[in-house]
Amino acid sequence: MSYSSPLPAEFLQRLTAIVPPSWYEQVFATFHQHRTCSFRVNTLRSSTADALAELSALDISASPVPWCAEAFVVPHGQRSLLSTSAAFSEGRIYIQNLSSMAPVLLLNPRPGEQVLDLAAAPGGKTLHLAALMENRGWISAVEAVKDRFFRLKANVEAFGASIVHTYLRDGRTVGLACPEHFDRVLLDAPCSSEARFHADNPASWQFWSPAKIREAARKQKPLLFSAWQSLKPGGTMVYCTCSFAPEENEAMVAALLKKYGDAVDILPLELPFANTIPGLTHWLGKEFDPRLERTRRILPDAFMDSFYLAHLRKVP
Ligand SMILES: C[S@@+](CC[C@H](N)C(=O)[O-])C[C@H]1O[C@@H](n2cnc3c(N)ncnc32)[C@H](O)[C@@H]1O
Repeated sequence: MSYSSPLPAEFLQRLTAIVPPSWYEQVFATFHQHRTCSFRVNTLRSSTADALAELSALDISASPVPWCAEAFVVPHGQRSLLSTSAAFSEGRIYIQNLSSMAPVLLLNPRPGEQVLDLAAAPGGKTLHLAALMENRGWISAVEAVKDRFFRLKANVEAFGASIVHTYLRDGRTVGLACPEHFDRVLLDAPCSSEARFHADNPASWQFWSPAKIREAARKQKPLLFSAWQSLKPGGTMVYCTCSFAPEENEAMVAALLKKYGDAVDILPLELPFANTIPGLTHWLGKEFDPRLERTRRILPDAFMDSFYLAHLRKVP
């Protein structure tokens, strides 16, 4: 395989220190290939059988995903058929990468709970939370950027997620406003979006730089602390990003451990697919707490984007 690529050389260099050598070639290749397209049936609007029958009538051939009953994969070439379907425009399916389903499944909210989604737009994970909760309980979905907030609001209405209450506000203020209030908290943090880089789409990577990573980390830390403050003792939280950068991932969880000490329990992650590696315990000469190894990175493959996941519990 040729290692020439239009992606920033410094990004690829960093990647060699994050991804084990045995995985590197596969990970590198994914930036230059097209992934399959995946979707989730919105069980608030349709049964899985009805949605599949509707798509089959459009000659869309959806294959099941073994670890998520509502998730299906279609070949890359059928993406536009899916995105122009009535099933999508009328809220019966949501097009979403499989990796984006993992944090919500991990958080595993139950009907009746109080849930916070602290960085919510456009709402893919909020809608999934509401479906798992069967529209029973309460979800606060917070978004700070106005046009993204209105997209979130429109999606919540279109997909029938009636337990979702949307708030246009800075997530950094929520911890103080609602201390120890939520049973479960999701923070899908704004990030450098390295997992979205694709060789065919220079806009995805052309503004990348180590300074952007530092800028993302500066936003993430107060959001993470706010999310933590808003979590009830005994409650659980998922912190995730679609960046490979340890500065946005392990270093953030390490900062939480440093501030809140033994109140933070990092739960071991068991994911139902093989393309994952443990969190790093050192990066660029810095050592992290060995418990960071319990967090995980999903490595990209033909089906999944990369994602970093940390599952945390507030010790009562
Ligand atoms: C990774 S995206 C969330 C994607 C979303 N969870 C989904 O699955 O559709 C991060 C979001 O955080 C928002 N954001 C950035 N800073 C924020 C802040 N201080 N408070 C709340 N939201 C913020 C961004 O505008 C962006 O919409």
